[in-house]
Amino acid sequence: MDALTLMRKGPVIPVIVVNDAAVAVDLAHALVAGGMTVLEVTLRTKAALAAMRRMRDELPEVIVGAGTLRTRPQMEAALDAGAQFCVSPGLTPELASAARSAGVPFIPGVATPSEAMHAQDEGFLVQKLFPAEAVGGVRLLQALAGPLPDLRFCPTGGIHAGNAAEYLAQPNVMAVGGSWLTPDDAIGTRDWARITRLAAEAAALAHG
Ligand SMILES: O=C(O)C(=O)C[C@H](O)[C@H](O)COP(=O)(O)O
Repeated sequence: MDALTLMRKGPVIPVIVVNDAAVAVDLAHALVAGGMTVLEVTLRTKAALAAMRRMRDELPEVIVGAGTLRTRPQMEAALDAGAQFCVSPGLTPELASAARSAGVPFIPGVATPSEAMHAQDEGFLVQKLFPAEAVGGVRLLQALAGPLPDLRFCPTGGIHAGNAAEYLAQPNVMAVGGSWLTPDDAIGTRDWARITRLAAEAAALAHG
């Protein structure tokens, strides 16, 4: 599977911060019930690797990847835990080289034309625009389309139910990602119905 295929399967990608691996499977089921098929677990917490492993074991129908990767050891740990794709807020030479031997899609983060061109030189034509809203959002994506027509983006950072559709309508946007689908307080109170509702609302935007 390549990055484009991944994003066609999951045009909205929940970006998940999980503090307790014990909730991972219920959380994933709640997202899947709302129509999500691709999930990103950020490596920001100690529970992330175990959470990913549990999701892989219990939900074989879902594609689970690792986010917030900053180093080669993190990528290796994510792959060991079963990550089927990897996402980073940026791109370093170390990550580019690790990604080339990873055997799964890698989506580097970019925020400027030079970063996008550098990532393209490294072989990554599908990129994460991050932090999307802060660096120019839809207008930046529209401005990049002319000079960088080969690139496709997954904007994240500041995306929510109110602006996701406008992003998804851009021809160079393949998917959007964000944490709005999995609010901390909903995970804390195990309000899976709320998470399913948020996911269903997002899935409808993607298909609308
Ligand atoms: O963890 C990563 O891989 C990142 O680089 C950043 C996340 O995609 C964004 O932090 C999500 O942004 P929000 O939806 O605004 O919370």
